[in-house]
Amino acid sequence: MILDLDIGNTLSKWRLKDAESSEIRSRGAVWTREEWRPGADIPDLDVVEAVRISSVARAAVLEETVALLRRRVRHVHVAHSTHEALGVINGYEEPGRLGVDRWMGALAGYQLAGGCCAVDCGSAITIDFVLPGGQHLGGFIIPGLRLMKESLKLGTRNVAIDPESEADELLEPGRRTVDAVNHGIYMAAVSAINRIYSEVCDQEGVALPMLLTGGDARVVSRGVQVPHAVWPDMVYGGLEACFPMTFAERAGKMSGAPRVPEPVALEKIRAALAFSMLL
Ligand SMILES: Nc1ncnc2c1ncn2[C@@H]1O[C@H](COP(=O)(O)OP(=O)(O)OP(=O)(O)O)[C@@H](O)[C@H]1O
Ligand SMILES: CC(C)(CO)[C@@H](O)C(=O)NCCC(=O)O
Ligand SMILES: [K+]
Repeated sequence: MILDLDIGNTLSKWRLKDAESSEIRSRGAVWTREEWRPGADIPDLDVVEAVRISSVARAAVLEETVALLRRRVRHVHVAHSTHEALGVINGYEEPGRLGVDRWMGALAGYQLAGGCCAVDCGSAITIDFVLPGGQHLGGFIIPGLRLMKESLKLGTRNVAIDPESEADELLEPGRRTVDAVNHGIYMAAVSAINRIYSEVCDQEGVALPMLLTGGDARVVSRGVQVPHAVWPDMVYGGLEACFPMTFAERAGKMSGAPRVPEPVALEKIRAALAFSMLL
């Protein structure tokens, strides 16, 4: 079995993948912590022959995790943001400073779709761009839905946006604090994503397919007008592409990869942008 780890600031996601069949056997998430308990937090390591890790947690968390795993598992691969990988050139002035989850997302997106806009809706919402030739432009970071809500301190932090709510409902003015807050932050997130996408496509003269991932991808997806696909395993896709192990991975297949969404024509994006400026 292969254990894939996506260690975020708040949540650490894991999944167990069969090295022979490439099937995902199980998955889970726990709060990011320094002390992992195999068997409780992550699967028992006896069945694991290799681990692949993307971590944006504090260095100490990664060090502890790697130390623990190396004692029990033969192959431990840790992903890093580099100047170049898999045909993508990192757009950061200091490539190592780009969050490795963003880098994994950008690599997976490029491998799947060529040029793309990769959006990760987690603790933070990150929006990264890769041009068809492989140049990563850099991106945008805004607080995620939960962070935005917590920062308001209006006593609404525990009332999450119902992931089943319709986007239309969320775009109406709220008539109680909890709705005003939920609808407000939802609008902030989706309008930023729509606008940023249009601005960058306009600047670069190319309509890019958009891919969405992260804990809030599903609910954000409903409000995003740009054609896009949700890919919950996008960060894992980057790990698969960087450290291919199974037969399918060596053939360039990434688990759960969606069909590439067809972007709307650039002229339409530009017309919508021009129209929104008039309002
Ligand atoms: N069980 C859960 N616990 C906490 N957040 C959850 C849970 N399920 C969904 N979410 C949502 O997922 C978001 C966190 O997303 P994700 O799992 O991608 O995060 P993360 O590990 O915090 O990300 P990051 O890598 O940005 O730190 C939160 O904003 C929250 O609304
Ligand atoms: C932005 C987050 C927190 C998103 O998980 C992560 O990618 C990170 O810590 N990045 C480092 C800063 C940067 O990407 O510029
Ligand atoms: K993340």
